[in-house]
Amino acid sequence: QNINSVMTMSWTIEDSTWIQIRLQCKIKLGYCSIGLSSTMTNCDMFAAITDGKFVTLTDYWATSHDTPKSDKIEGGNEDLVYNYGGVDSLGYIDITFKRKLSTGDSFDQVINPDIRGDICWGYRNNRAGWTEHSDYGSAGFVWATTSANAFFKASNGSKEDHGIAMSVAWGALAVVGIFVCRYFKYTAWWFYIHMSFLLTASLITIISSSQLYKDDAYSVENIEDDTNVHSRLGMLMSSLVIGECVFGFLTSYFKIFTENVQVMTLITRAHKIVGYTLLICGLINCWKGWVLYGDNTGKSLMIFCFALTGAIFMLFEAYQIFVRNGRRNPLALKISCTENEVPGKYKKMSHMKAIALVRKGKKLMFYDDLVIDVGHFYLSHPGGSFMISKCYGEDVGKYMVGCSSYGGNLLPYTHSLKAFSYLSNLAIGRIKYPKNYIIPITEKPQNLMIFQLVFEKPLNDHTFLAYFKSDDFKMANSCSNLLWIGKHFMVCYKTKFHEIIRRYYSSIFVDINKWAYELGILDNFQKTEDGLVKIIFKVYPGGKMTNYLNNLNAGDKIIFKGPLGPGLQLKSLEGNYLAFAGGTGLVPFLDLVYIAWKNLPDGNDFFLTLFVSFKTRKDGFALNILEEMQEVGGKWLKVYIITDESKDKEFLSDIIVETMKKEVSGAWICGPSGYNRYYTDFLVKNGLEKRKIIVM
Ligand SMILES: Cc1cc2nc3c(=O)[nH]c(=O)nc-3n(C[C@H](O)[C@H](O)[C@H](O)COP(=O)(O)OP(=O)(O)OC[C@H]3O[C@@H](n4cnc5c(N)ncnc54)[C@H](O)[C@@H]3O)c2cc1C
Repeated sequence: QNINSVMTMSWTIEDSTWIQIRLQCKIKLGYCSIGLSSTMTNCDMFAAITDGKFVTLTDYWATSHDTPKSDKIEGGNEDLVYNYGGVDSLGYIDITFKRKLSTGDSFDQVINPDIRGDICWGYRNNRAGWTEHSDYGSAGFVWATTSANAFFKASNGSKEDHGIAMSVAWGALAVVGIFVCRYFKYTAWWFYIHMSFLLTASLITIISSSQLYKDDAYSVENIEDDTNVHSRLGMLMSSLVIGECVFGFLTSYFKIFTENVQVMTLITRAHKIVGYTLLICGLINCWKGWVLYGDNTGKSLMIFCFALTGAIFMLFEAYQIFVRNGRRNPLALKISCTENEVPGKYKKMSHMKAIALVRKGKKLMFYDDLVIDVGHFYLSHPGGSFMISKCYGEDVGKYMVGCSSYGGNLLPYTHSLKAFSYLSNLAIGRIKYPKNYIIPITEKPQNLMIFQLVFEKPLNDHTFLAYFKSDDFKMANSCSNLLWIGKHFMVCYKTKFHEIIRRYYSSIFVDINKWAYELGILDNFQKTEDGLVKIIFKVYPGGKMTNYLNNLNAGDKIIFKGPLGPGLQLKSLEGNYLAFAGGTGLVPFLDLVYIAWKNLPDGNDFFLTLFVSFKTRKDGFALNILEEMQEVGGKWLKVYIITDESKDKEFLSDIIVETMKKEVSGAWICGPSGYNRYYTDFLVKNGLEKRKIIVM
């Protein structure tokens, strides 16, 4: 077998024990050697060293790319048996020797005839002794017993190419791809970088590895342990990357085209676990590969890569935790109800302007007083793009803090601090608190208003009207601007385990006791001082905020932020409106009915159909007021009170459809998430344009 232009090797398998080898090298001063593995790492070698007169034959064991020591020095035996030859007539090496196929020496590899394996070689011309080779190489090789079984395929640098390709794939592309997905989900570009980089890394892995497997189709007994581990890990990775690409596409498919949150969550988790497994395996295997190949530059680059990857991930993780999630982030401060106002870095906007943009097709949402642009965030939201696309124009604070969820089926989900940190990147504008709604007495910020409970009045077994006052703020005594109707406050407190509980409560101007008195339902009412903030809340078993509120004593303090939210967005008392109130969702409509009663000029074309749902009549509140209002304001108001006991319940759908026969100017829906989604879908299905619906 010609190995290269200098070296030729021929052999005869004499019997089941011995092999005779003839080594011819066009070398007059120097050496030529053959190794029984693909690289010098843990490689059995034989070398013929010539000084021009004599040829010395030695059995070596190489552990690395350093000068190998003889088997004898390593503690083994010299197993090469000189037959004949040495320096030929031209002065070149031509030596024949034999050895056992299996010598039993731990510093010799077994020669398995007719099974595919590797050899490597090296030689040095024109310098005496056992010094560094001037040329070297490796090949897939068979110690064939017949010419039909002969096989020789020089690697021609394919292993080095493989090493470079895999290092680029796993040391650079995969690291960047995973990194952008972990820390830049709020950007428009992360998805494209993630997908293209990781797809490229996967393709490189599959193509480069299969190329090598094709070259190296030899059996396990012919492979060194380290090479075997490297190769099996590579095989595992080649199959995992295919699965990972499938998971990646399925994740995107389920996120974009379905609403199946359970499957989406499962596949996303699988995609994440397999992704990180692949990255770790990839980096380890690149390192192993360079060690096997014995390339110091490759090894150094891998160490640099490990260190850089580790440092960058740690740095960004620390930045995310301590700066973006943590105490130094003004937005997080605001969210966690600690200190300071958000700096004026966002453009000033109004709900009206933002909603007009939504109606023109802009993908905007509100989070408390921020306007956020989610135009590209649909690909990033782990719960699926439908959760974003169905909520344009809504205030999503309720979903973020975990007091509401999409539709009726899903449990509320408290978003992580990391998710909150994205809001500052997605924000494009900030909405000012409406002027004179809350009147400041001191200079304190409205995102951290400390109020104390004055008293609480039960409206039924579980629903209470609570009055709060503050030394720093007063609430306007009456609703002097229609745009104020339906706004809410964020109320928050810190548990003793430092968990921050944030919930939203509709603010209410009208005092329902005074109203009942005005309608003649009550004989008297308890007058309250001016400037109090009122909320109506229902206590839920296990409810974190409502039980906390219910256990407050007069004088106990709690934080309010607001007023927030687009509210009803009613500019004038004109038009035909539908309102759907589920449970305490009735609160914003109480103000509307009261204001219309007090302020509606005669002859104004305003009509409100109010559907109020409670489980039973006992669970309701202000129902007698609404029934009385129906009598008083029959020209502009129709109230349907729907409970499990009411007869209207069965015909409700028909009643709504009937009401929709007259052109509807707008519909408001305010209730639990399942209720909100049900009525939104119902109205859209029955022909009302989505843009006319406001989900509170
Ligand atoms: C814009 C807005 C305005 C709101 N206005 C009011 C208001 O004026 N008055 C008011 O009482 N609430 C209002 N809410 C709801 C309020 O924010 C809380 O979600 C509610 O008070 C429960 O809080 P919690 O911490 O006590 O219960 P959580 O600790 O959040 O929940 C505990 C358990 O209570 C039950 N639960 C919670 N909420 C509901 C629900 N709506 N229906 C059925 N079961 C439930 C569930 O079993 C839940 O597992 C409003 C919400 C929003 C988004």
